[in-house]
Amino acid sequence: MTGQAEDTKSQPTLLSSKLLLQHQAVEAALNRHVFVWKEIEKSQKRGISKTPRSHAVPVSEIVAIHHAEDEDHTKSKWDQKKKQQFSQLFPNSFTVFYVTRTKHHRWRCSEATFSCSSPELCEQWIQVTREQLSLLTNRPKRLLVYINPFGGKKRGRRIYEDKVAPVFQRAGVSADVIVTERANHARDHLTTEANLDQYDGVVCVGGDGMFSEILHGLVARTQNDNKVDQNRPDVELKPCMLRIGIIPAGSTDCICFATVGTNDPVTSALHIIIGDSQPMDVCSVHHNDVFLRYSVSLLGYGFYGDVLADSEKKRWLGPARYDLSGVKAFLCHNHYKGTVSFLPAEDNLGHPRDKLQCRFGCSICQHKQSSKEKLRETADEETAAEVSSSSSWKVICGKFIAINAANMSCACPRSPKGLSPSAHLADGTADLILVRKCSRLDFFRHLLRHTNTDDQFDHSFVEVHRVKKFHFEPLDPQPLLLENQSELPKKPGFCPMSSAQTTCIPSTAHSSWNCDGEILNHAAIQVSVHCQLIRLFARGIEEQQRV
Ligand SMILES: Nc1ncnc2c1ncn2[C@@H]1O[C@H](COP(=O)(O)OP(=O)(O)OP(=O)(O)O)[C@@H](O)[C@H]1O
Repeated sequence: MTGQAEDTKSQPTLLSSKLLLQHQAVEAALNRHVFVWKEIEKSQKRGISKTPRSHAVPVSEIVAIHHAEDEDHTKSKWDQKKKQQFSQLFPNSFTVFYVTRTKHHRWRCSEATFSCSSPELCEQWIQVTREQLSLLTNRPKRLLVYINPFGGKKRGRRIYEDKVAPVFQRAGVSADVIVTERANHARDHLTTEANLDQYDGVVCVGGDGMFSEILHGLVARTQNDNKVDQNRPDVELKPCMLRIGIIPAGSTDCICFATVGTNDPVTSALHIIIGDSQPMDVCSVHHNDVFLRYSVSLLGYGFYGDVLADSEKKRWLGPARYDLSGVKAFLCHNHYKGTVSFLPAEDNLGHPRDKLQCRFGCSICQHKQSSKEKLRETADEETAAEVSSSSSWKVICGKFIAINAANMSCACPRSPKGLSPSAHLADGTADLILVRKCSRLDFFRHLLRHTNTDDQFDHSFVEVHRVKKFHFEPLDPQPLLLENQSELPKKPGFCPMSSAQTTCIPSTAHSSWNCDGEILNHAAIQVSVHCQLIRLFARGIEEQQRV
């Protein structure tokens, strides 16, 4: 429970009265920011007197307030019966539903039922609290929901119906639901058909692939409506007005994890209901002035591209395919020649090796947001963008095992720190990680550090830069096997020794780009980070869990 009772002193009290909470007399008060109640009679247990407890719920975290006797579809029959008995015993009762924090960043919807001395007082509490809630204009009233029935363990529809829809209903949020019938159904519907004016947000029920569909649909629609040509790599894209909610129901839910701190459908639903807003950067990827895709998490060439390309052939294996392809790519140990050129970010945006992690209320992202707002007010953005890109491009040629651009930490349950632990969600930059040719053992050490607390950038063959744009041009017609071939297992057919025909992962002229889990068709790409192009119904990971 959050302890903000002191706020009550500075705010005018809107309501204050003695109420009864589960047979316990309480003094309750509501002001603009907080709803507090505290015991007014010390409870005695076996002769020991206890200090009266007090509770404070920020109004912004109240989900709903209802008459206690109102039907509640979220409850089991047993709980409904108990509730009915209580309201028969205490007829003038109301229930407050509010957010509580549990372990591992999970949120739950708790409730407290209060009994009043008269029906008028009960009505007054409900009305005044609802008035306060109606002042919170960031809360969505109507949502467009897309469910991927085949994502993850194919439980998207059940997850939505059992865990999310009842909480939306309780909070008075209405939803138009579309169960997708094919891949790209949601993207196409958003781009061309959906009447977006009537919604306050778009929600996807699925994994990262489903989120990517919503992202592409919404960004394309916004650019089309504003006559912005997505094919121009240097164009200033228009930010999307509608926020996106993610109900995790896929086999990979990294975006949800990185922005909420957990993959839990009820937690995500509560972030949507209270109208949280997390701005996010989006990378646009082009090849020869033709738009390819958008990315919000990882663009990976070499190792992560090879893993994805191989895993696509093993979809029948389910999520285990990523582990198998990961081991294969590691044993094959390919490296690729190429030229990376990049435009470094300004110094005040920190460095990827800073210990400062992007968390709820991140000062760097907030500073970026306020300076963006100022720019919007004072100058047109294209001029501003030109002014701010005064730093010069840098060029690096070499042989790389992996080239990764992390737009966020890419933390997930397996790698709690992620690929770039201090990458920011909304600072207009990406962390470009170059892993040069090294021995297999060294690469193993580097990979291992993604799962523990050691610094994965602290190797002579790894360099990391915070960038606003980058280009990659492959040089080598054939991927090479690394030196140290003596390290390779000598079992015939198990791993390659020299020629392309014996490699574990069949060699092509280049590696592929893994763009948020999708393979790109081109190795030569131009990437630009678009600062705070979208907003999610999330708040970033909370540092201190206030349990
Ligand atoms: N009705 C549908 N039928 C088939 N594919 C769909 C449907 N709806 C969405 N998709 C596609 O399914 C893909 C995977 O979806 P999603 O990300 O929700 O699940 P996932 O299990 O995490 O994915 P992955 O298999 O990539 O790990 C998405 O790229 C999406 O375009």
